[in-house]
Amino acid sequence: MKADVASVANDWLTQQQGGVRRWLLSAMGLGAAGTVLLCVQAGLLAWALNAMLLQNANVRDVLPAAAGFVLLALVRAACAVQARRFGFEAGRRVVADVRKRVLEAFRARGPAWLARQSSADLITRTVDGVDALAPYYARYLPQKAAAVLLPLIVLVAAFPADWVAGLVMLVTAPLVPLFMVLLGGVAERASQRRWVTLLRLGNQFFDSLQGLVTLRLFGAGARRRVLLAERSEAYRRETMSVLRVAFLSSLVLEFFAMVSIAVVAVLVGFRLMWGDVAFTHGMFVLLLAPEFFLPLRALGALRHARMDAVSAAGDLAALLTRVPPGHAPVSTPSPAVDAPMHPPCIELEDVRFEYAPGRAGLDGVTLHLAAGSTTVVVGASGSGKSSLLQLLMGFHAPSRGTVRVDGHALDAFDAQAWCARIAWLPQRPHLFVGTLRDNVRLARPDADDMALERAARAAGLDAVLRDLPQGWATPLGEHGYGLSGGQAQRVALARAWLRDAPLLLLDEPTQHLDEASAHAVQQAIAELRRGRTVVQVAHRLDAARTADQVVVMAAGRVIEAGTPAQLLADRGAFFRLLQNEEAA
Ligand SMILES: Nc1ncnc2c1ncn2[C@@H]1O[C@H](COP(=O)(O)OP(=O)(O)OP(=O)(O)O)[C@@H](O)[C@H]1O
Repeated sequence: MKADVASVANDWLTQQQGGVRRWLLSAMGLGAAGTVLLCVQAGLLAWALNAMLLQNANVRDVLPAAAGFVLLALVRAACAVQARRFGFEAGRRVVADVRKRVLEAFRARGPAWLARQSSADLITRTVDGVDALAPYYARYLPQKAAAVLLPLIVLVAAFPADWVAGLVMLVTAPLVPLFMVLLGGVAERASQRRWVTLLRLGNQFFDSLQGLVTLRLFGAGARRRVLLAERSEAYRRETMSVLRVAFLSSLVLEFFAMVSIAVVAVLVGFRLMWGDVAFTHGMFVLLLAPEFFLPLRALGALRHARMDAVSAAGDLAALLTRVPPGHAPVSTPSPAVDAPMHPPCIELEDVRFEYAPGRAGLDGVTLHLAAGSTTVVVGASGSGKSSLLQLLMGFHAPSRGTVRVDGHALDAFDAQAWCARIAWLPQRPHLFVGTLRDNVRLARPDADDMALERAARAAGLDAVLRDLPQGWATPLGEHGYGLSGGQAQRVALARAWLRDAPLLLLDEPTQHLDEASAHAVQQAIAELRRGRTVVQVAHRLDAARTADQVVVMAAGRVIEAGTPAQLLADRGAFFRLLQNEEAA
């Protein structure tokens, strides 16, 4: 199973090379060119040393060789810098592309899927995980090619000069990759464990930050501290075990490289003494021997880049290739139908969808929402009211039944175009960090100041604005910090006005407001409802009295539907709910 995950991750990493092959090949080509130049440099140096030490040549005789040596060193440095640049460009491109696709995958899976994910997990996977790919493409892959190519070039140069030294290098070279493979499995497992521990630590930390007030008020801070300390300690242990394996493998690599170089040096020394090899050739091979092992040692030092990338790639591959069943949002690549600009007529027929196997959000729901009508949905907590709104937004695909808009199946519309036709007012509107103006303009970024003022007046936000010294420029914090619940709801109402969408979905927008604010917001909503198809989830049943249709839900099903007058006359579930409310 684990091997499967690793091979999926490796395959996925290989697939990502496709778009950056040109950059990787350029980096590898320059690396190879650098090695050829290095061989020439070694030849020049060996010749110059031979001339000066054994043939009493003067400095002027070796000056051209010295100049050539310096020139080649400069060209090699330029090759190395450029190869690095190409490598980094490859890494940058892969990261940018994968990040874009990850965001696209989030969008395609829809808000309902996102809401079930842990924020810390998402951040770690999409920020740290995607970042972990850069060193793999920028440095590891070019170095991997160099570790194969460059020793071959050195061997080709060394063999004609001294075949014995060439043979020693040839025989000892496989020992390095052999030990890398042997230690590789251990290193990869350690790296996987470290990645999982990091995800857990991130989760706990983020969760603790978000629930800081709750933890403090329940006196649970100390316990949480201990838990975080344990997770940090586990992460430290896993990191140390990764480092241990990394150091051990570096040690083994260095040891073999050193022994091989020493063997070459000793052999060259003896053979020079015995006169079996010319000084220039012996010196040439001696200078090349460390360079023979250098790419392999450098590859060993970059192993962690590969391990981090493989660990992150498993998650990314799953995210980018698999869409969880039953959570595909409304989306077709080439939408057959334009989303309507006029108030739509919506029909649900025997609709069922499940959040998870056996956990139905809606079950067997059949409803007719006439164009331009207002439907108020009531029912106990957990009866499926919000699920109905989410289905209409296209965040869930029915596993049974159909949703039709003006006679067309909902999934025939493009998801974005459909959302653009919806104005949504939730229980607690989400306000972003930014100014009040930015937050209202979210509904229509091209809206001018006149349109903003009109929307503010209609939503009752103008009164709020008068009390704020900075007016539209008032900065808001996270979750709308700086405004009360009622004020935030007016911001959301102003957004809905500005949006001017034909379908209005309201999820108990007065739920968390005091009587006075709720009344004011309800009045503004009554205005907003005109000329639109409206579905409003309501706890306060007075909203239902003015509706064209009231729908009563229980356990994901519609148990009653009709005009308020009909339902009151029937003395059924709606009647009982009203009685209960009046009694309370
Ligand atoms: N994200 C989710 N994952 C799993 N089950 C869910 C999820 N959201 C809702 N449910 C389940 O679906 C059913 C309907 O929930 P829904 O939120 O639609 O009810 P509701 O009537 O809007 O409740 P409330 O009035 O409390 O907001 C409930 O049994 C609930 O537990």
